[in-house]
Amino acid sequence: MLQPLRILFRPKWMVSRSSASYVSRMRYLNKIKEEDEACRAALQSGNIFLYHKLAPLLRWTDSGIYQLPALQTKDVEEILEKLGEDKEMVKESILINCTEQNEAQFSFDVGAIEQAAVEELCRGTFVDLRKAFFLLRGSEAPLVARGQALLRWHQTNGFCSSTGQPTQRNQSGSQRVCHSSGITYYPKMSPVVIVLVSDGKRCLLGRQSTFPRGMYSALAGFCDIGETMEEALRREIAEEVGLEVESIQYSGSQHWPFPQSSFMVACHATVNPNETQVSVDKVELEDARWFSLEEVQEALTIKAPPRNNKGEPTVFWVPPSYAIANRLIQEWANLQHLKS
Ligand SMILES: NC(=O)C1=CN([C@@H]2O[C@H](COP(=O)(O)OP(=O)(O)OC[C@H]3O[C@@H](n4cnc5c(N)ncnc54)[C@H](OP(=O)(O)O)[C@@H]3O)[C@@H](O)[C@H]2O)C=CC1
Ligand SMILES: [Mg+2]
Repeated sequence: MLQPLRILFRPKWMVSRSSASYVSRMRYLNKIKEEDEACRAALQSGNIFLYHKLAPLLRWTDSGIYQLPALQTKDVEEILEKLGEDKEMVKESILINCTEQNEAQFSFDVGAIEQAAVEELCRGTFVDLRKAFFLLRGSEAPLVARGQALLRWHQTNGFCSSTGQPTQRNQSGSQRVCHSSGITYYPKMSPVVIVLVSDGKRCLLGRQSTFPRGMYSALAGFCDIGETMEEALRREIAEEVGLEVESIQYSGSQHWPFPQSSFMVACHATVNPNETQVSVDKVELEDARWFSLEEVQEALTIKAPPRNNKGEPTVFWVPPSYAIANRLIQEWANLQHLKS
């Protein structure tokens, strides 16, 4: 029997922010998303995060950490002019969010401009997003992922799939329209269900052949069109490891930018402890097996796995803390502790 969904934790934003300031911020954000004039005005006083071919600009700070530098619009215009480019290009910035002080935040890809020249002027380095995820802290990683996802979406949705005509964006970049067919396109995420299966004592983790050596994660799969999340979850577990899920509990969700935008819905699930024989679909997974609490606890302590002389990890480890898989595994381990 499927159990009703239950929120296992309360995200920080649900408890720490006063509702009045949150509501006014969301209404302001919606206004600049929808109204071109308001968005243009917001860009004048907003913050811009720079990307080069979708790699975000990071800056090493005096306090010994990497930061996502927020540039002012006039700074970006100055950089463009110094490099002999049209400063009006800055208007192509895409709205991604706004700060608690209602300052709009944008992403802008400098594209074909020489990378080293921009890096020198900005005192920063363009870093691949996967690496940036490791280097950034707190809310900066999801912010930079969102900025990249929106830029990528615009770069790959320049034409209407019905007429083949160019599509035009609104000022904020929240949509693109084909004026020939009248179709409006919105940025998309693919829904994915990710699940930590338990038999009450052990948890089931799997690995794809493309994962770094030794890394096992919770099982995941894309939802088919027309499926509920629960149906997708049960189907994926049946397909990938040949097990039938008995109960499901919702844990949380995450936007995952790799390789393209997915909306990860994370759940815990249980199987009958008398029916735990795994039969792995070798097309999807290289391996899947049950892990004990002790093994999982050990893996959770590993921040950077030890590596052999080829640079390959030599132990069992799990995805880093920014991945929702890590949180599922952590939650499961905590729950086992409470039970014992
Ligand atoms: N944040 C986290 O903690 C984690 C995130 N993930 C993410 O979850 C996602 C799904 O996991 P995965 O196990 O690979 O998924 P699946 O088990 O569904 O396997 C991937 C299959 O789905 C196909 N596919 C690719 N994109 C789509 C799409 N948009 N819609 C439908 N089918 C698609 C692939 O086809 P093809 O043959 O063309 O490749 C492939 O056959 C991955 O993007 C992965 O990065 C996974 C684990 C942890
Ligand atoms: Mg899968």
